[in-house]
Formats: sequence, C-alpha cells, structure tokens
Amino acid sequence: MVIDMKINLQWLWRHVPRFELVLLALFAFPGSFEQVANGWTFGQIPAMVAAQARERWRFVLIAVGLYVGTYVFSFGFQFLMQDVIRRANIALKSTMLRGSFASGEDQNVGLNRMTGDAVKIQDQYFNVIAAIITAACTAIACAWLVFTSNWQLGLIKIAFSFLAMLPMAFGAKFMARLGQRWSSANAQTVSAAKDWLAGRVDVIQYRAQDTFFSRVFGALKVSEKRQQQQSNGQLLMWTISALFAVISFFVPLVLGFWFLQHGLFAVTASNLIVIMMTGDSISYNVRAVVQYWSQIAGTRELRQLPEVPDLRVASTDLQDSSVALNQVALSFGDQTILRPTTLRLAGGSKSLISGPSGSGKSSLLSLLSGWRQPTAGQVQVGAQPATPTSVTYITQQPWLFHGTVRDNLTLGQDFTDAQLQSVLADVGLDDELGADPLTRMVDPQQNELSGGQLQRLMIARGLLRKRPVLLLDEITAGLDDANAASIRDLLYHLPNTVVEVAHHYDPQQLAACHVQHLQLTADHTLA
Ligand SMILES: Nc1ncnc2c1ncn2[C@@H]1O[C@H](COP(=O)(O)OP(=O)(O)OP(=O)(O)O)[C@@H](O)[C@H]1O
Repeated sequence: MVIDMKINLQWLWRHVPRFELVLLALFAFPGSFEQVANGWTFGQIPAMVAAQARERWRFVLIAVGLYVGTYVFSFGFQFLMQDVIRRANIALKSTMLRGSFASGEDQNVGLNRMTGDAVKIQDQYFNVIAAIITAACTAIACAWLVFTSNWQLGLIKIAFSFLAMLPMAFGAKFMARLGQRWSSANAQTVSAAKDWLAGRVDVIQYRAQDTFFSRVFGALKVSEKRQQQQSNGQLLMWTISALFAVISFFVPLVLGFWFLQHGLFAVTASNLIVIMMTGDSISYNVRAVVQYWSQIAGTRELRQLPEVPDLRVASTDLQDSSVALNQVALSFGDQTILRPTTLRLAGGSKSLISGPSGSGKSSLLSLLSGWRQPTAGQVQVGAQPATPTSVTYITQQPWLFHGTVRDNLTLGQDFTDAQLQSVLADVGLDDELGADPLTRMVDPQQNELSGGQLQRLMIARGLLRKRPVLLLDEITAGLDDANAASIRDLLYHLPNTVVEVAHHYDPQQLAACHVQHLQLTADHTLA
C-alpha cells in the first residue's frame, strides 16, 4: 500500500479538529468587517451634517459597535488560526519525518524537507490560507455593501475590480515553476554544505578547502538567485496587477461623477463615497486573493510529499530457522548482481560468504534480510518470505545513540534487567563496561567504546530479540585479528542460523567451528 501525501485543504480537514475549523469559518466573516465599517461610516457623514444630535449619537454608537465587534471577531479568528497552524505543523513535520524514515531516503533530503520545506509550507500555504480567507470575506462583505448602496454603479465597480485578477490568473503556472526551481536549488545547497562539513578531516588534510568551498558557494549562489527570481516573479505579478487596479478604481469614479452630474441611476454623494471607498477594498482584496493564490501555486510541488511505502511488514515467530533461496536473482537495471541461485542453509548452520569487491555480497545479504526484493525467485526464512522484522541484520555501521547501554539495548521496549544482563554476558560485555554496565551512558560522538565492544553491543541488541537468523555484514572489518576471532567464536557457538559476509577470515577457525564457506565469484555466481 502506498500513501499519497498531498498537503491541501482535504489534508487539513483530516488533520485538524473539525470543530476548530468550523469555529474558524464562523469567526472569519464578522472578523472581516473593518472595510465595511469604514465605508458605511464615511458614507453616513454627508447625511449626518444636517442630522439631529440624537441621530448623530445613534450613528456614532452603531459605528463604534461595528468596529469593536469586528475587532473582537478578528482577534478570535487569528487566535484560532494560530492553533490550526500549530496542529497542521505537527501533522506535517511528523508526516515528513515518517515518510523519510519509511522510504530510507538520504538524511539530508529528509531533514531539509522538515526544516526548509515545512517552514515554507507554513509561510506560503497555511498562513496564506488564513490571509485568503480574510481577504475573500472582506471582498464579499464589501461587495454586499457596494451592491446594496447603488447596484448599477456597484455592478460597474465590481466588474472592474475583477480586472485585477487577470495577470495573476495567467501567471500561476509561471510562479509554480519558479517555486519548484528554488526548492531544488536549496536542497542542493544543503546537501553540498553537509558533504563539506562531514568531510572536514579529508578536506583539511588534502588542502581542498578552496575547491570544496567554491562548490558550496556555487550552490549557495544558485539557490539565492532562484529565490531572487521567485521574488522578482512575484514583484512583476504584483506590479502588473497594481496597474490593472488603477484602471479598476478610476473608471468607475469617473462614471460615478458623470451619473451624479446627469442624475442617472439615483447616484448620490453618499453612495458614491460608500462605493468608491468600499469598492476599492473589493478590488484590493480580490487582487490579494489572487496574489495569495499564486503564492499557493508556487508551493504545489513542495506540498506533494513523496510516496511513503508501507513498512508494516509481518513479524514472524520462526520455529524453522532455515534460509532458502529459490532461483533468486538480482540486477540493477541491466547490471547483473546475482545470477539465479538456489541454496538451502539448515537451521542453526553457520556460513561465511566471501568474494571480490563488487561481487554482490552485501546485496545478497540485503536480499536475505528482506530489505531488498529479488528481481526473480524467492528468499525464504523458515516457511515465510524474508522480512526485515523476522531476522537480525547487523552492518558495518553500528547505530549507537545518546543514552544508557540499557536504552541502546531495549530501544524503549520492555525487557527485564535479567534479560539484558544475560545477553551482555553472552557477548562478553558484562565485565567490560564498568560496575553497572546497564546504566552506563554512551555518547556516539565520543567513540568511548572500542570497535569490538560496539559490534558486540549490536549483536547483544539482536540476540535480545531472539531472532533465529543472524545476518552479519563485514562486522569485523574494523577490528584486529584477536577481536575478530573472539566475536566469531561467540557467533559460531550460538544456536542461531548465522550468515556472515567478510573479506578477512581465519580458515582454521572456520574449519574448527564447522562453518560452511561460500564464495561469490566476480561473475556474480554463488559457489
Ligand atoms: N542501490 C543500488 N543501485 C545500483 N547499483 C547498486 C546498488 N547497490 C549496489 N549496487 C551495485 O551492486 C554491485 C554489488 O555491490 P555490493 O555492495 O553488494 O558488493 P560487495 O560484494 O558487498 O562489495 P564490497 O566487498 O566492496 O563491499 C556493485 O557494483 C554496486 O555498485
């Protein structure tokens, strides 16, 4: 199953409590009455010149009530909107993180999406939706006042106010393209900067500061240029729209004077003031809606999150720990990585796979672990297809995180201290990590555990889960012979089925422990 993640109004409807959205909609309209209050109040002034004091007081009270009411609702609207944005941000960022995790994409891409793209979506989508609602409600309220003041002149004013929409309507696609170009340039900058920072040691020792910095600097200049182009595009759209807005203001004004002068359509000074003051708000807000809309169009690519593969793989409770490959083959495009292979490794057996670099050893192990699917054939662990949750797969890159040894073993799951002590003893770490190894803090940045201790901790983490099959990819690569031999001694005496990939091994140890030695040849055949 694949979840298609498109951030749009339906998505908001699904992720924000509906009562809050309904309340927001109820507050939006009365909260947008400021321009109506202005138009109505100023429109009344000519009539108030000759009015009684009582009538004037009444007028002032109504006007004050109108303004205060508007501001109270407007406050409520903004307040609720902040809460909606908070909830939407939580849903958005957690969806992005889960998506990155599920797809196994590069960390930089995932983090850049959460820090850069998510902030942009907040600024240019969530905030802009709020602005669109306010502007649209204001435009509707003003149109109603204008229309009811003098519908003929009002109609002319409204018709002209729509003129301002034209440039933006035609520019939406253009803006979307600019937005997408900026986003990809920004991702490249972040990735180049991350490479540079990560390679500090090599960059310094090989004196590659200048060449490498110019690479980052080049990417930075491109991304800033793209952002400038996006802003310029917006500026251009706004300017053209503003010219249209000038026409939409002055043509109805001139017509209004002419109607007034010739006594046409019962136009009065009062409703001319209302229409010119409030009608201008129509065009302004309609223009704002269209501008915001183009801004939203610029985030269309950004709001389309990558498809998320479903990671709910079956966790199998294996009785039979044999591993079988039935005519399994793997290729990447037209590159053959593994020729069709049939093999059965008995439950509890120990195997070591060696072969030249690039022959496909790691790829074979990823097939056995279920992380990669074969191009042909089937990999079975016991009676089931191989899945990442049914085997233990340990790679050369141990994952240690900041926390205690206990945290690193349990990963927050329920295990008793007795179980933890027992696996630490199995891998010989019960004495080496201090008096109370479980509470010992480990910091991945400090390299305070030796390579061998680290790998044994990873094995203990796997053993704790009692998976009958252990897959090990070059776990002794960074270790000296004595450490490698002692880790192997441990592995070869476990009851589990063990499949290890290694370049370096001790043939005597393999023979002594009855380890089956398989070889992947340079032409990708397992023998
Ligand atoms: N995701 C991938 N896409 C395309 N090609 C890949 C991918 N993963 C691996 N390869 C290619 O498959 C081939 C086998 O790679 P693999 O890492 O399995 O070899 P290996 O025998 O483990 O090598 P080494 O001993 O150097 O670690 C290589 O040519 C590699 O470039």
